[in-house]
Amino acid sequence: MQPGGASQWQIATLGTARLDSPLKPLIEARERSENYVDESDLVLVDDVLSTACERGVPVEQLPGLEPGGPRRKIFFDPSKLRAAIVTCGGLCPGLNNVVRGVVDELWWQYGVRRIHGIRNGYEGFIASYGHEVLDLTPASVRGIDEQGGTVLGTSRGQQDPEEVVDCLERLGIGVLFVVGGDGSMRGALRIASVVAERGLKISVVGIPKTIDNDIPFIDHSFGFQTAFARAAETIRSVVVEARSTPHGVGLVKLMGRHSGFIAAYAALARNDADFVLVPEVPFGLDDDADGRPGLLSLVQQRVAERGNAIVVVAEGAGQDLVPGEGVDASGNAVLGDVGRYLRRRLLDSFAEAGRPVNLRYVDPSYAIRSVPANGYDAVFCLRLAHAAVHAAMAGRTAMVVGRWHGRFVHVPTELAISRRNVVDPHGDLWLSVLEATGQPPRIG
Ligand SMILES: Nc1ncnc2c1ncn2[C@@H]1O[C@H](COP(=O)(O)OP(=O)(O)O)[C@@H](O)[C@H]1O
Ligand SMILES: O=P(O)(O)OC[C@H]1O[C@](O)(COP(=O)(O)O)[C@@H](O)[C@@H]1O
Repeated sequence: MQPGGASQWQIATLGTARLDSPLKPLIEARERSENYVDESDLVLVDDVLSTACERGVPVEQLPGLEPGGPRRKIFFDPSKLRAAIVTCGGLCPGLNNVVRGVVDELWWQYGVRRIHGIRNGYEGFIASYGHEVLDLTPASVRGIDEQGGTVLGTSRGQQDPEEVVDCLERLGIGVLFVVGGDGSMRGALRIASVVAERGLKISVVGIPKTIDNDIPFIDHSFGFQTAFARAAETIRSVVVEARSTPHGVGLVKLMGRHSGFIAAYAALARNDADFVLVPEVPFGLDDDADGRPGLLSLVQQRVAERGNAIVVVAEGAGQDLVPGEGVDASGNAVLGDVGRYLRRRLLDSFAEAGRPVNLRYVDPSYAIRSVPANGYDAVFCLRLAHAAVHAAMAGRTAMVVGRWHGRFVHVPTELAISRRNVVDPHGDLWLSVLEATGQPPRIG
């Protein structure tokens, strides 16, 4: 299906691409491949599609996502282009893979020789912070993908987009790659708006980073698989602890501010958890008025029946039970510590019931997000980097690269930040969690 009509989500371009792409042989090879899709084919946004179909909206008027990949015509002259890359927000496995992938692709495939690394997130654009701008080459980024974190540094905190664009103008940047989460993408969109207001030809392309997997139009975000595999290792240690002691209870708190994907996948990966608590599914600690058991009695029951119990909680779960702790530098809510709270309440409940318990509590958050990307994520990061470079060279802007139903796509930044990817409490992932744990659909 090829919707041809104008959509509210069309990808912005800087103008007509006029130069022949240096990737001509690669493009011809792609065109000969079996699953080639023409760059003008649009990938339908299927959840929009189903809603629209229900309402009888003609397919031609539906929004679509442009496929990623190299274009026959490019907008920027590689011999004159200056590109920059910045990493913002929290760490995520694979950031260095993306940086290296972007630099290598610009240098080797397009022949761009002036590539800059902006230090410490958006701060690096602001003169008063005094961060130097790095020159990046394939030699300088070789091997960085073997390290976790980001060699460019990262930060949180609001910066003035006008000042960022002043800096881009001063440095003569034509293409800016922003690697970051939803906050960073909001920042990137504001930068792109200022660029447009000033009538500049600067492409702003986002490579979405979210360890929580909460950005839509990406089947799984980069680093997510590494993160939940590492989280599963922690669950494994806690299971060993809990099973090696009488009346053992293992409690693991994992990242996931709004979306419980890491908790759900890590729990399924080990298949040892008895209870998984995520932000999307409210739970109660105490039995409710109808006698439906709450978490505290369910854990006691499980220990009585099986000798031990394992609880995996996402940090954003049960936030109605713990007071928040204000906001961070970027304005994100700092959540109350649900892990420590549950630990205390579980210990008290066993004591009140006169039952013995040995509780082990682990919060491995920073140990998880600082590891290097695994093989799968390394491949994914590289391919996202390639897609981002192709999009930018073709003059696309105010967009992020994604992978939607098995295809690399260009997603307008506005669409990417318009909603959050969450675990659907009625979807099959959550049903698998209920099946694997045996926990009741409603707790308390
Ligand atoms: N609404 C916003 N508008 C403009 N910039 C923002 C906005 N939210 C966050 N940012 C910028 O993006 C950067 C990273 O955002 P943050 O929320 O900390 O992480 P993430 O990108 O991982 O969500 C911050 O330095 C901040 O300057
Ligand atoms: O401790 P920090 O640096 O504030 O970051 C913690 C937060 O980052 C997150 O991992 C979100 O990061 P993402 O943008 O990568 O999804 C949350 O789960 C967590 O609350």
